[in-house]
Amino acid sequence: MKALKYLNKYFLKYKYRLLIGLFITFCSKYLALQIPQLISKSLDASQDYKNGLVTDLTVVKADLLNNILLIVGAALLSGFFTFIMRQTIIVTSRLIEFDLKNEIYQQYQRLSLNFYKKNKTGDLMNRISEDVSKVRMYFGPAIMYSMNMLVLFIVAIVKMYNIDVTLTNYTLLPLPVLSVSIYVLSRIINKRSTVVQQYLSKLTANAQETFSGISILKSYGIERNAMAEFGSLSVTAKEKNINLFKAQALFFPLMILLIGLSNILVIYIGGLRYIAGEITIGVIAEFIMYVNMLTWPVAVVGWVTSIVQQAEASQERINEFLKHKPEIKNLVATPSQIKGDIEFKDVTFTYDDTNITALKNLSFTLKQGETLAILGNTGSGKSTILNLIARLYDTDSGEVLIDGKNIKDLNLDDIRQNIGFVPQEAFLFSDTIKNNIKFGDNNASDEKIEQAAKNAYIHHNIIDFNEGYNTYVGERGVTLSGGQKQRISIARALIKDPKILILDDCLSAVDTETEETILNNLHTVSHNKTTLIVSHRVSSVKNADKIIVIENGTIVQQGTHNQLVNKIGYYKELYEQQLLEKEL
Ligand SMILES: Nc1ncnc2c1ncn2[C@@H]1O[C@H](COP(=O)(O)OP(=O)(O)OP(=O)(O)O)[C@@H](O)[C@H]1O
Repeated sequence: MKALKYLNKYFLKYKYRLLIGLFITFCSKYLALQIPQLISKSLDASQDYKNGLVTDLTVVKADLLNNILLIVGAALLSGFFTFIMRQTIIVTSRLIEFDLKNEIYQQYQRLSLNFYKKNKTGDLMNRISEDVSKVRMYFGPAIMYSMNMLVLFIVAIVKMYNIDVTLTNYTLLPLPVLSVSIYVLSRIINKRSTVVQQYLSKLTANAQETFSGISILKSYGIERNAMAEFGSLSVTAKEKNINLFKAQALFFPLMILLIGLSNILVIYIGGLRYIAGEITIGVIAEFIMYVNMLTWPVAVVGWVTSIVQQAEASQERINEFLKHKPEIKNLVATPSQIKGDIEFKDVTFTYDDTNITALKNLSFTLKQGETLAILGNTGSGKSTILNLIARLYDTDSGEVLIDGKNIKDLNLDDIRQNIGFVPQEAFLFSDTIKNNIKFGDNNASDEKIEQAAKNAYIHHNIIDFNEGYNTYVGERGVTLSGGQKQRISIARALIKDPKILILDDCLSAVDTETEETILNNLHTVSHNKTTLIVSHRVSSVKNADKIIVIENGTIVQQGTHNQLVNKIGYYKELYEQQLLEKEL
């Protein structure tokens, strides 16, 4: 129950609803427990008449009718209270489910990029859906049936002891055996549930990855391999589930056996005490009814225990993420004005998941409004530089400075607000083109959206679609070409009117002429913005104020186009090679 302690705050939040639920449960069960007593009275009245203790039949009949009316009344009222009890407690569990989902989602949003690199999307989704559902069962049915059982037990046992202590002791004799068996079984269920949830996550993650990469799977014709992998995972998951079910299936027979034992004891011991004249026949009937009324709640103990065990396992998985501290924290609450000067001072950075040192003692400066172009072979560390400017990661040693201040001493929201980041792989949400561009500025007018699209040289493509800017893209909509996606994602960055514009090899999918047009547009609209552009093409970088060439995380060449084009090295080679390709 350690993991579930985390949820106590929700009990506090909804304490009044839960207390009302408890009170209603008490009313419902108290009324239901009047019925055996009324039946007992009726039986005894009939027997008294038969034995000649009462002679007036009309009095007996009136007594019986009165009891019947009371039984019907108690049953109806108890049913009504049971209905209200379900409404109160199950609704509370839904409210808590809503709160918990939001809490996890907010935590996901706070966590750093590294967290997403280390955890699979399917697993993240599973914890916010499957695991939360399991926890909801703890707040809903588990709490409701526990309250039910507790009230029924207390009220029934008090009534039973009031009638006959010896008979009650014998009736309750199987209870300790029941508790021990429940304890042992629940431990087994807990262990097996954890494994089942882990496999469910693995299955979701596998399916999610397959669907995301379906085009690759199909083009390589390896659907069979994917199916085999999923199949083998499913088989193991099925076996683990069956294992869990075997343990759960033991509960009911065990409960029925022990309750049956109680019934036999009531009949045998009750019979002996009746013969001895210590109790009436009505009491035996009343006890049999109590025992049978307790059957369901006792049987439910097993089910509730397994719900609680599963919720415990799920909450443990949820807590694992909730307790995760974001690696990148906003340490400054006050707003920061960003101008756009950038400096790297002896920066070294290692990705902790792969242990790859992507940048080694890297230094450069860039004044506000200048353009820096970054070139280098694949894997040399270009994107890492850009990620550090957006503070998606923090440096291991050295400093990244913006406007002369360490980036950690600036308000993180303001830094990100002032950066227009166009990543290497354009990502569009399943929404209209307009909303995808507006993502950069939620209040942008249609004119502003169009202007951003014009600057990104995509406006003419958009208006060619039947629905224009209202065309749906992404999973539910039209499929755009790689170049079109890249240009929409440039428009999204431009509409922010950022102080720092970061273009991470985002023109790779457009032809050189389109690239030229976009760069010219950018030159006009972003002359006052600090721009960082990563590219593999000399044509994209030749007009930059500064060019740096990166190799294995260090700068091997730097200067302007004119300076570098005549120096032996990577830049000159690249220039000559691309010039040759153009001539051919
Ligand atoms: N998220 C990550 N986790 C672990 N290692 C990473 C991560 N991103 C990049 N790396 C590693 O860091 C090194 C530098 O990568 P980076 O993406 O900065 O290179 P790049 O120059 O931008 O490459 P490309 O031109 O192919 O985009 C590479 O060896 C890469 O494998």
